[in-house]
Amino acid sequence: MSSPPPYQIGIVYDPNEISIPEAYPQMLEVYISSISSMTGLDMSFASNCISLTGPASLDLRIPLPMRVEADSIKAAFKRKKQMLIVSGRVLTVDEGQPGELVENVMKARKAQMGVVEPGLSAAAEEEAEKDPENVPPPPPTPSAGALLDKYSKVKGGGVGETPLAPPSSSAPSTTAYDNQKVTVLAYPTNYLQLISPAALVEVTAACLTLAQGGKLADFPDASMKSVMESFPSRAQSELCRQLLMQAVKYAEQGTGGATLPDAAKQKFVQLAEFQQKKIEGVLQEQYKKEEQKRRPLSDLAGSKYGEKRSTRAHAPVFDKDAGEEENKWGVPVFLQTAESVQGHTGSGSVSSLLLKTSKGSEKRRVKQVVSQKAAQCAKRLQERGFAILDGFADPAKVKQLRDELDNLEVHYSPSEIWVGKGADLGAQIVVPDVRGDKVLWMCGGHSTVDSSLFDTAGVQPKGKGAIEPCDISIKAQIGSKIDKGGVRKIDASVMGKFSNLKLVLESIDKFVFEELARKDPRLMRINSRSDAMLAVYPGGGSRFQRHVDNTANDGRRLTVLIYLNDTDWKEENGGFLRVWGEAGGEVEAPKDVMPLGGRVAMFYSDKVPHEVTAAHQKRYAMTVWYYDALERSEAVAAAASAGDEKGDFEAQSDASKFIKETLAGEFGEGAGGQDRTASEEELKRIGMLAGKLSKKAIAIVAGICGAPSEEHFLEAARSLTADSLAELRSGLSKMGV
Ligand SMILES: O=C(O)CCC(=O)C(=O)O
Ligand SMILES: [Fe+2]
Repeated sequence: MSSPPPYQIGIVYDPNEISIPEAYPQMLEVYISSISSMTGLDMSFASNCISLTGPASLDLRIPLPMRVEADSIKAAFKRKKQMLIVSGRVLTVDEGQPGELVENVMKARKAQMGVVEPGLSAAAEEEAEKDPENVPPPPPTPSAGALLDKYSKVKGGGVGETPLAPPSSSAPSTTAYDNQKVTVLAYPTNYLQLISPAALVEVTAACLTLAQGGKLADFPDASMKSVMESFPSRAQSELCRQLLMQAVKYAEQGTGGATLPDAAKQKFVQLAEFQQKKIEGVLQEQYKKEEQKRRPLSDLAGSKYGEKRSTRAHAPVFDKDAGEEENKWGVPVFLQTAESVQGHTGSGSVSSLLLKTSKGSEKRRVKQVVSQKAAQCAKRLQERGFAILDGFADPAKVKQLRDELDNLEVHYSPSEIWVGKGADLGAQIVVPDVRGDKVLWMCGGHSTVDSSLFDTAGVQPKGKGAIEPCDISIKAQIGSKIDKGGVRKIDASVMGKFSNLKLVLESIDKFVFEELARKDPRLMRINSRSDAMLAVYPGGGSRFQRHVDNTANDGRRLTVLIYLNDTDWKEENGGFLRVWGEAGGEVEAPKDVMPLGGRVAMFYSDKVPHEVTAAHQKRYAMTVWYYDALERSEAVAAAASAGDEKGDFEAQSDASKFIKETLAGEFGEGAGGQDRTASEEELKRIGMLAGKLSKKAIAIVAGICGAPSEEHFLEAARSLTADSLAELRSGLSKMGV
């Protein structure tokens, strides 16, 4: 018996067609090295190609889990996706009809092309950092074919009975390749990001085994099972299941008519189901643990905000008040100009460049400038957790945007925060002392798959790229009309009023999705974002206490804000973004960032504490949150499976309503002030309302108020005096302090 043939797993992309994400190779290196350590294969790494070689029990003659037409490979490259290509040899899918990519490969083989490494030289990069607009063009880069050829050449070779002749330095045999059957096993990048390396290896192995004629007995059942058990997420499990199903399908088609035995199919389905159950079990365990971690009822004076919160409300969790004990969190200093990235470029703001349509060399130049800015932001994000990009949008555009928002301002409502015992039980109330802005959520420009389960967000507008208020009642008020089908549609003339908002959002999305996310491994899985939150701090000392946006693993990974004020914001106006970054693993002294018009602030939503200091001038901002695909899909799945069987959601809104109604005089708009004495009538009403609450709602309110038990709370509510109500109100107003 001869020794097992070698095989390769390679990642190839075409730097001519796609923009190479700088951090991508690092991630792939980690990814591939884990495959390497699992399989004992040798790993080799180049900036554009990573490959594994080694003896294996797998025969790669017919690797077929996902058969990709040559044209679709090309199209995928065009769509700027990278492909993971696992291939023992290069191949045509449609025999006799090779697509262009395949032709390229053939040509490259024939020509025995040398490969030039893409990218800038170290010296050029240094130069670019100084003067991003004067970057020399990168050296010519090889085609996908050449790269594919390269890795095939370096490691390529004898597979199975019909080994691919290693390219010889003498005249290559053309006939050896011309009629070659070529098969590509390709996973689009987003699969790659979601599936664990272990799973990918196993799934690939399984597919290959099956592809060889359904010899499932050869398939390492136990190892597959153990890998599947290690899946951390439902999303991964689902992907794995899909891949398995595809494998079954293609194995059937790919084995020259030999069908896979039913028993084999069943086995696959069983494995997938087993995995699904396993995941559900893990999720339930997690849920139980969370439940146990919930705080016990605390006493009134020490009443605190919940550790966690539901993203239903987009309301964050609070730390202590920074203002209470001056400098407790470090002495704030202003952010220096050199610490922010300059978004003004000789040819316009970053936003305007991102929206520009250009061709040829001009397009490349623009791309390079924007890419450079994103690289600088990514660097700062990785070093400190936050980055400031000045002059992202032109002041004139910002002014136009603010004007177009003017007629929406009456529809803003005071932002609510989440108070309660945990992520799931609590209530949303307005506590201006903690958070004093007014907000309006705008839908549009992004997908909403599953988000109705999770967000306050309404239905996305139907028009391509349209932007509308999420709240349908607001939509109704600003000039929408009912169409023939009874659907309420926003009036085109009103839509037009948000054109600046739309453009700014579009450019922020482009910057994040197409540039930033490819340059920072922490952002690698970003695939969607929240609705846009417009916020106005009315002045008069309004602020937002120190907090971290995402402490409940709700999926938010990056917070991006754009300030919509004038550019001459004064120090005495206050309203700074105070942000606690990291330096060398240590928390830095807080930096104060002025909310200058057109300035973009970005930070990791799940890590970076920040606050808005008291604003003495009207202060405008827009915020969007970008989601990590995995964390988000898990959170959505958890929210969906938790459902509302227990009536939690209803109880929460009843509790919120009760607190708002009984304490509205204190916290709502036109607050009456703490000293206001409640009338007998008011006290009676509160007792009566409390008596009407469901058991669950009482538990929530009691928890928020810090009553030792639900009975205590009810008793207190019924025998409320003006003094005890004042005390209760005062306690609640200090929440978070
Ligand atoms: O407006 C800002 O600068 C920050 C606002 C903020 O922290 C938030 O909305 O979560
Ligand atoms: Fe925040």
